[in-house]
Amino acid sequence: MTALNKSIEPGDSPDLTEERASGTFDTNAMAAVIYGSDKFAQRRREISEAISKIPELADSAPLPFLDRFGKVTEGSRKLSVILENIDKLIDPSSYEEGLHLYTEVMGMEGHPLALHEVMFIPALIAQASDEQQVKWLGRARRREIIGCYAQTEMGHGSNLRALETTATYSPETQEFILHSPTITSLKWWPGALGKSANWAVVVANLIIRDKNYGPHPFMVQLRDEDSHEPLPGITVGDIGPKMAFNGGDNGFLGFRNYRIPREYLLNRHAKVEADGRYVKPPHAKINHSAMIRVRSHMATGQGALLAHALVIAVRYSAVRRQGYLEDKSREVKVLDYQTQQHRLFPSIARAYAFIFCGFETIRLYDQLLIDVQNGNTSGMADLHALTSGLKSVVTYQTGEGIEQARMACGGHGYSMASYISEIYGVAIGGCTYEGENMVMLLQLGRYLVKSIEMIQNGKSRELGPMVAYLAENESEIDLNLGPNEYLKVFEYAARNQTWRATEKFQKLRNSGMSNEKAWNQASVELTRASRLHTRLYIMSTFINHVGSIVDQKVKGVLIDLLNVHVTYEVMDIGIYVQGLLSSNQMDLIRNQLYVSLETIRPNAVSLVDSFQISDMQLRSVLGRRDGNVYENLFKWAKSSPLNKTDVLPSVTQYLKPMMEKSKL
Ligand SMILES: CCCCCCCCCC/C=C\C/C=C/C(=O)SCCNC(=O)CCNC(=O)[C@H](O)C(C)(C)COP(=O)(O)OP(=O)(O)OC[C@H]1O[C@@H](n2cnc3c(N)ncnc32)[C@H](O)[C@@H]1OP(=O)(O)O
Ligand SMILES: Cc1cc2nc3c(=O)[nH]c(=O)nc-3n(C[C@H](O)[C@H](O)[C@H](O)COP(=O)(O)OP(=O)(O)OC[C@H]3O[C@@H](n4cnc5c(N)ncnc54)[C@H](O)[C@@H]3O)c2cc1C
Repeated sequence: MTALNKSIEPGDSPDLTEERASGTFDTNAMAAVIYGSDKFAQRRREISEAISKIPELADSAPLPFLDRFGKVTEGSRKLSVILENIDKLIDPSSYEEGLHLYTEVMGMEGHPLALHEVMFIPALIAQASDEQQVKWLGRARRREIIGCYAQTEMGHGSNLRALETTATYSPETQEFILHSPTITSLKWWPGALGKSANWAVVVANLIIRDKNYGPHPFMVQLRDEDSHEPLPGITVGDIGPKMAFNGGDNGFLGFRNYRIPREYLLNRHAKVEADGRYVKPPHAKINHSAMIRVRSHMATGQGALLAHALVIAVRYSAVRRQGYLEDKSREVKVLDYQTQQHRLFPSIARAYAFIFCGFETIRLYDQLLIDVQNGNTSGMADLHALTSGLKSVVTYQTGEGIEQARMACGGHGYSMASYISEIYGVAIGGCTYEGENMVMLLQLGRYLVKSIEMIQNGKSRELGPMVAYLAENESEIDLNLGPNEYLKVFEYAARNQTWRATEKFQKLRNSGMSNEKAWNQASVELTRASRLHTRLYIMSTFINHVGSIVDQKVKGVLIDLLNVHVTYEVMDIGIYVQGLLSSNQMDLIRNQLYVSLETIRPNAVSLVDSFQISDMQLRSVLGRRDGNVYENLFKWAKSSPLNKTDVLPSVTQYLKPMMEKSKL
């Protein structure tokens, strides 16, 4: 049975039952808030139920016991079972239902269709012309072909202008000739490229009559559709094991004068005519749309990863007993320690905040896609700046939160039985992919500097709503702090830091330094401004979202969680608000934080239960819904391949002779 309201079932650990009984709200109602609607939350439960009825969809062994080859094979096996049963499991036309199905069955370690769904199809939707979509989109959606997104090269990922792969137009044959001129030009990292994909959207420099028009997306067939062998002129393979995602085949790819037809340039926005005439796109960065899309989805994606770790750590902390508080007759649940609450509860608040914030950026991206299809690219710069900052802050804070969750589980957190290290490895990949965090914070930094320059030039009224606060002035704050006063505190911090960083940059530049050098010397301060600005945005969307909730019990507990969030976040940026808040006010906020931790305590398990992540999806012995951790930990250890025999061949071959020899 998957998660029910309060989720209490016979055989559950009494400790978790006690926690669920103390919850003040309906976890199904909270799930409806988390997943955007009651209907979708309900569908998730139904899909999980349907999955549990098909035993072949379960992992054939705990994934941590599989080697790389086993993980890749297991992913393909489960994928084929999914596809055989797809109509019984989901509405195949629903992207969200598909995502839930894949997340639950395939897990987070990567699989052959991950990039197909997340980047390849979206790149075709955003960048292929109607004619090209007729040719490829249906085939991709039916999974007749498997695609990936091949942009990054061994030598360059961040600086796209320095990519080396070329696509040279030949007007005589009306073809592009793809070529990898150096080792560093090999495509390197794209997910599913190594062994699974037979097609790719390849980003290469478009060259027409010796002129470089910069990176453009091309549709490229990599492998024969019957034999799956690489086509002549293509060198492709797997880049080897990684920190996580080892069920995935991130790959390398090289071209040796490989020809594709002129019609294979994805030409919704930029075109090359038969005679080699280039038709410019309406915006120089329009080819980056697949990246903007993923960045827009990353806040919810990372919020979900943080949620996984918190479900594990909070449930486990309610069954783990160690040490004493007042009652010396029974050891206390470690969740009752203030330090444990301080370690975990602000992260619960962040997970909720990231998910709510992601709703907003996904909505903004969907709107942008419509606008761009209608020729209006005016929203691109704003969304680029917003999502650049957001992906950087949420990935970093998610990593921090997951690592704290691991430590909060003590020794067992370090075991793969907790599965937290896998979640950590997957999540912090996000600090790097879709734009390295520092690089992306500096993209937002450019936008903030431009906003300050507008204010300096008397154009404050032209500022967008997200940066309007930069032109305001706040020097005092009410002692009676509520969420909106905390927003003001954050605005103060972000505004001061943005002005300070911009003025530093301008001063250096005005002293005669080059623009680039001045930028570099102000860059740490600029990234600080970007982080504060982004954290302000997260806080403000959290406050707005909670304000819109109808169910009063759900709203009540989310207000409690919001109190944890605002007090924790302000304490965390104390250094930036010293000019605004007195030490008395800081003490007051600190005390409010401690009170809010106590207020949340009875709802902690219900708050993580509300994510409704099934045991199958969680893959964690420590985080089991029933809380029966210890007997299952022992079972898990016994299932280790090392325990198949009592005496290992390595002992017979090496250790025994060594010990025998020592006896002589
Ligand atoms: C859908 C479900 C999702 C679920 C969750 C996600 C789970 C995903 C799991 C999959 C795992 C991994 C997938 C990973 C995939 C990848 O990593 S794909 C490769 C990604 N690569 C990058 O992100 C590269 C980073 N670099 C860049 O993006 C750009 O090079 C960079 C923005 C840093 C700079 O670009 P330049 O072209 O050099 O531009 P620059 O000169 O600096 O700026 C000029 C000007 O243009 C503005 N600009 C830049 N980009 C954009 C844009 N996209 N839109 C609008 N405007 C843009 C820039 O701000 C400048 O403006 P200004 O006015 O002149 O200041
Ligand atoms: C798990 C994973 C999956 C991926 N999947 C894909 C995929 O499907 N398709 C694909 O094309 N790519 C993929 N990538 C590649 C990824 O997008 C790049 O690794 C990423 O964009 C970072 O680029 P880089 O590796 O060149 O880092 P680098 O730019 O080399 O970063 C190294 C350091 O230099 C710093 N730095 C670089 N430029 C600047 C600057 N201008 N100012 C200040 N500091 C700077 C960075 O901050 C960082 O500290 C994936 C990567 C990972 C880890």
